[in-house]
Amino acid sequence: MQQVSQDVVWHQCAVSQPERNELNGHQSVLLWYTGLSGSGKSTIANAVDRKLYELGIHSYVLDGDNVRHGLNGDLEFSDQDRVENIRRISEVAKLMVDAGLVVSTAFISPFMTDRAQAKQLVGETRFIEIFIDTPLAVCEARDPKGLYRKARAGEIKHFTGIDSTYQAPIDADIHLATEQLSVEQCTNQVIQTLFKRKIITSMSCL
Ligand SMILES: Nc1ncnc2c1ncn2[C@@H]1O[C@H](COP(=O)(O)OS(=O)(=O)O)[C@@H](OP(=O)(O)O)[C@H]1O
Ligand SMILES: Nc1ncnc2c1ncn2[C@@H]1O[C@H](COP(=O)(O)OP(=O)(O)O)[C@@H](O)[C@H]1O
Repeated sequence: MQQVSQDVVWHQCAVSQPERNELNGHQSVLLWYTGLSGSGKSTIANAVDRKLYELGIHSYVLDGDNVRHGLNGDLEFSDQDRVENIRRISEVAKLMVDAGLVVSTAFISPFMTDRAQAKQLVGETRFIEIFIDTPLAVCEARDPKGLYRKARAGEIKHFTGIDSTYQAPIDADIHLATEQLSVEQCTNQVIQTLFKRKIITSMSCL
């Protein structure tokens, strides 16, 4: 995205991110969930968020369907609109990480370059990519919102995995194969990674 106005000057915030982290008693980080529709992004992100809440961690989940009702309500599902969707979400997530939160984003985010840009924006050490690896056939069998059925019937165009691309991560920080793992096992893996990386200092929620 090209910045249009040249007459804006960056204003340094009075309270720094490390100061906010110290006040909260935990680090702030972006948990970037990616996967097909119906793969389990929202389910796992919310289960992790509930555990973080139990631990007294300041956190928030940005979810695809919800953000598309408001901030990104003007965007559709062309490749171009998906790129803009992820760009805006990345910027919002960066602000929330700056504010000291453990932020989870649950978006299909189908393109590798957009996910790489989110990582660059937030900073490598504050970005954890979580691949919700669920085969298309399993997502389609789950079809929690009936969208695959509509897409197969031609009622929805540009549906991810059917007539729109999904580029799977090749080196995600956390790889969750939901065919083999329960929601609880997936959730525990995320919490354990946060503990190992010293984002959180307790796993008493497990
Ligand atoms: N054409 C098409 N393709 C994919 N998904 C569709 C489409 N139309 C509507 N939906 C619903 O929108 C949710 C995906 O929105 P995202 O913002 O996560 O998509 S993207 O990251 O911009 O690709 C997605 O939510 P999840 O099922 O939670 O992934 C769907 O409910
Ligand atoms: N191991 C698992 N992890 C996550 N979801 C699972 C798992 N097993 C079954 N499911 C089910 O799959 C569906 C995933 O839906 P959802 O979380 O909305 O996916 P997404 O946000 O990726 O579209 C839910 O109905 C959930 O109960």
